[in-house]
Amino acid sequence: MIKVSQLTVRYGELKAVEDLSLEVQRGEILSLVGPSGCGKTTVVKAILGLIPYEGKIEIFTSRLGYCPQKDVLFDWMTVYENAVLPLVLRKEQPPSNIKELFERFGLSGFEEKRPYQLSGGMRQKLSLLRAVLSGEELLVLDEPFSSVDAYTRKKLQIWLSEIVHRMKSTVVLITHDVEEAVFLSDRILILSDRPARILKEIRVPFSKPRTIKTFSDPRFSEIEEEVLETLMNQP
Ligand SMILES: Nc1ncnc2c1ncn2[C@@H]1O[C@H](COP(=O)(O)OP(=O)(O)OP(=O)(O)O)[C@@H](O)[C@H]1O
Repeated sequence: MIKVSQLTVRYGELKAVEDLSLEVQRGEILSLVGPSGCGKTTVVKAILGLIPYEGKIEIFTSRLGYCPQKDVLFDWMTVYENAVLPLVLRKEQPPSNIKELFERFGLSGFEEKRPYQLSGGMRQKLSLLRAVLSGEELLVLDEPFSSVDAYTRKKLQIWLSEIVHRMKSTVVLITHDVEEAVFLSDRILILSDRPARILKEIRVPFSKPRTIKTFSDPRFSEIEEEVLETLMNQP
């Protein structure tokens, strides 16, 4: 679904990403984890074509949705208008299953409310719904659950695993949360300090969709430990 070859990104003198190559297969959930400021968002912005870069990036779909790190919800619009904004901008009609999507995202009945009237978890779901309406085939999610409490975060992780499994989406996920990466991913790429390079790739063998039981699989903590060790022992 995505092929990145020898990606290098500079912001003036600062090299944020160096010679990074990766592939994402159709239906795969790939996480990028790495130290703060190492260049994760930069990789994603290059994939989305938002910044100039050296190297080659190929994306084999146009149905792409992006959920940025900081939600961009507009309080002067209703929840419904916020969700369908990408469609309005492209002069497209909402899909015929829009009502069902609102239900699946737990937003049914809130269509006419404003974003400030929603809980943190519902705001996250609204941002994800907007991304899905923009294109559910490839979802690029940058720290999608960064601003909710630990319990809501777990609930959202289980919900996300179920929903992307049902939509057969390919997902690129950026997260600081190692447990979240292990829970949601098929594969984790651990990035080095800036400039971001791939230190290690770890495959996560659990069946999908993941459930609350996944957290207590004995292999879960082994994989989590391997990711943490790689992050902490990097040169
Ligand atoms: N527009 C920009 N101009 C100059 N420097 C930038 C710009 N955007 C990012 N940087 C720098 O590039 C480096 C990588 O930033 P990036 O946001 O990609 O890191 P990150 O790994 O996503 O960080 P975090 O985990 O904290 O979100 C950082 O040092 C950052 O300060």
